[in-house]
Amino acid sequence: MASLNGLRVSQTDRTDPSSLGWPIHVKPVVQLPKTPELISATLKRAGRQELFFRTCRESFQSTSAFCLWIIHEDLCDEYPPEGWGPPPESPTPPPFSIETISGSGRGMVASRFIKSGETIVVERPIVIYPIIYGTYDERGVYGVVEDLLEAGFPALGETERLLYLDLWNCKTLTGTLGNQIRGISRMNGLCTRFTRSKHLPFYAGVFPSISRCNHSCGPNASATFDEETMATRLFARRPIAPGEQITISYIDTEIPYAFHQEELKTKYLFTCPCNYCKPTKPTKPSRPFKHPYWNIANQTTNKYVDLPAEIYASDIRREQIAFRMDHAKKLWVEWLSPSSKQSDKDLVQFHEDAMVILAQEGLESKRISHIAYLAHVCAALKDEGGFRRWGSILISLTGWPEGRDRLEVMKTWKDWLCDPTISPAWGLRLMARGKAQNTPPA
Ligand SMILES: C[S@@+](CC[C@H](N)C(=O)[O-])C[C@H]1O[C@@H](n2cnc3c(N)ncnc32)[C@H](O)[C@@H]1O
Repeated sequence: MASLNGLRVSQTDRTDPSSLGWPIHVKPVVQLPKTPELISATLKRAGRQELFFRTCRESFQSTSAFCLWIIHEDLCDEYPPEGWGPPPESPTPPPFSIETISGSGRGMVASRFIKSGETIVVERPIVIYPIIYGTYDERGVYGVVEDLLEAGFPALGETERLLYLDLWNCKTLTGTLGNQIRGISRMNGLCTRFTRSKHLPFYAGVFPSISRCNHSCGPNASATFDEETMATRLFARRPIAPGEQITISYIDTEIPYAFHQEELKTKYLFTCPCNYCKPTKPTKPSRPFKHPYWNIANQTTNKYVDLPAEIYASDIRREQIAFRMDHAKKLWVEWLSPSSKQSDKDLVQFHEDAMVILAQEGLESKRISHIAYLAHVCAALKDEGGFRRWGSILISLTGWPEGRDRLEVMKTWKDWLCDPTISPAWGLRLMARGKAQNTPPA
């Protein structure tokens, strides 16, 4: 039994938000060990310490490889050694071009209007390496990764080699690394998680165009890797205007300004000048927030930009954003208790305000759980139309889990939309109200 806000909840209780499944309840993932020693210990425990290089080809007949994969032994038997098939389709002509961006090298720029959710590009990595190598650069422990990168590089096709060597490498310029191949991999790696590893699923992929995306603390695009097709899809998180730069986030965007600047400086050697870090006009929500949880966020807009005040206000908003899912759980459990004091409107307001504040901070990617909660609120009230409306929006969004989970999760939601009465929250609020009415006054 757990206690939430004084209410006792059994783990098998249907009111427990973990029974709602994705995206409210997300399967726990293996965490990246914090130090090189812990990483070594994890690999030792697994009895799988060896690293190899593997070439990925479209078919056994292909003469050159499209990707060089520095792979831990525990994954060697899990994925096909060769024969990945042709790459998945990508929009043609591409809705972007690679252009010089003042102060940040080159970047990806929209060449036409891109709709929210639209796929911008789907592409395969040229190099994949274990993320531990990007994090800890002690040659003694992980030098082997670097040697494998160099040894395997000639097996790539000529086009891939040229595309790779053309990528950004600011580390060599500072003298921290002496080798172009290694420097490029560290600067340009994007998360490519291989979920079939029970020990260390963390890898980074270097991509010909997606790695050109510059960072923003309120990114307008996201990238998701699909280990089944070995390809990453870049898609828009909100509408992108022609000429606008297409950006992703390199870091956790919920941490305060000072910390994220420090992280970007240490890992990527730049200070972020994006509009969310240095607003040129006061950041205004599209409407005032009504739910008490978000009240503090109302006190933040002036007529003129006072930069320290704006940064402070944004830090507060991001802190609230960081804790919002814990609060959402408490509200849900309370709302489903027979003694609930919360109106349906209050609960809906919390989630609607959350979506407004997320848009204000440019963090639209985090809306997905609120949309799912709103669907479940409708289910709990047996509002079939509402459940289908929010559920369809959820299905049309593009931030779905990676890999094999995707099909399973999508099927579950599609089944619920066909028959909302089998969804986990169906009628729960009405049941709680019924219980409340039948309970004699104390
Ligand atoms: C993965 S690369 C991005 C593409 C790169 N700009 C290029 O020319 O190929 C990452 C590097 O781009 C630069 N960069 C990315 N986002 C930036 C930003 N918002 N402001 C300044 N520089 C940025 C930094 O030098 C960073 O180390």
